[in-house]
Amino acid sequence: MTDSILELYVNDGLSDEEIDQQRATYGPLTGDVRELIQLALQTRVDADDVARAREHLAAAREILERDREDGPYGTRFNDSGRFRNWGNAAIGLRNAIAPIGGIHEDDDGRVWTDIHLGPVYEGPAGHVHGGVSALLLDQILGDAARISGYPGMTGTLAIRYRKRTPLGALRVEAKLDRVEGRKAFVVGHIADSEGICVEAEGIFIAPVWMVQQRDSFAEIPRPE
Ligand SMILES: CCCCCCCCCC(=O)SCCNC(=O)CCNC(=O)[C@H](O)C(C)(C)COP(=O)(O)OP(=O)(O)OC[C@H]1O[C@@H](n2cnc3c(N)ncnc32)[C@H](O)[C@@H]1OP(=O)(O)O
Repeated sequence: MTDSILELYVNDGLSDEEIDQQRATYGPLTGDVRELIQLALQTRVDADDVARAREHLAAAREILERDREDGPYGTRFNDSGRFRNWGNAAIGLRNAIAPIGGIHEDDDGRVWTDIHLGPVYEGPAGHVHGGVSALLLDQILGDAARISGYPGMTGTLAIRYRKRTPLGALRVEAKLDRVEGRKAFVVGHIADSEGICVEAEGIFIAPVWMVQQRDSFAEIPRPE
């Protein structure tokens, strides 16, 4: 059976230069919007200034809406095998709510990122929302599975919140534990400067369509 998710895997025929150009054009826009999200939370200017700022935002929206797409970004690739999931809610280059800027992969298969979570990711006062922690762990554990050669969809993500996670600087890391058939078991955690705040174990399952896709590539595609 063909899975409908495959319809959102599209070769859009861009050259590498065009992809680089898009990255240079839209990446900074995402950064600006990310700063605006935080400003909407933190600004203390008065109603007149808010009204004036909103007029500028309306003008910006009018420009950006002149040529736009509808629907999700999906996963796009080109003939040289560059994959983009720029809409991804955890790491997408064009997604202003995505908290992760980039990930590191060590030779031993460990995947990690150092991030700084600002006030827009708040749950309990001054601390990270538990759902945001789950978002981070889902992404990094999934990346650890993929980088180890076993990409899959999250089947189960078990999370233990060991202590409150403060907003600010955090390390998120994960590593493949074992593989059983189509299931990759991955462990990971989020830590602050004083130690582990959240632990997770994920089971990432390669659906049959993904195994078939995987077998058609010399290497597991690394999204950018
Ligand atoms: C190429 C790049 C791909 C990038 C992917 C990015 C993912 C990013 C991370 C995500 O956010 S994924 C989104 C959240 N996850 C989902 O939406 C997954 C929805 N669920 C599914 O699509 C299917 O249920 C799933 C692929 C997980 C499993 O369907 P299958 O039809 O392949 O499973 P099947 O019933 O054949 O069972 C295969 C094995 O997995 C086990 N299993 C099935 N569902 C499970 C589950 N949910 N948790 C744990 N184990 C599970 C099942 O018992 C069995 O074990 P055994 O082989 O030992 O018998």
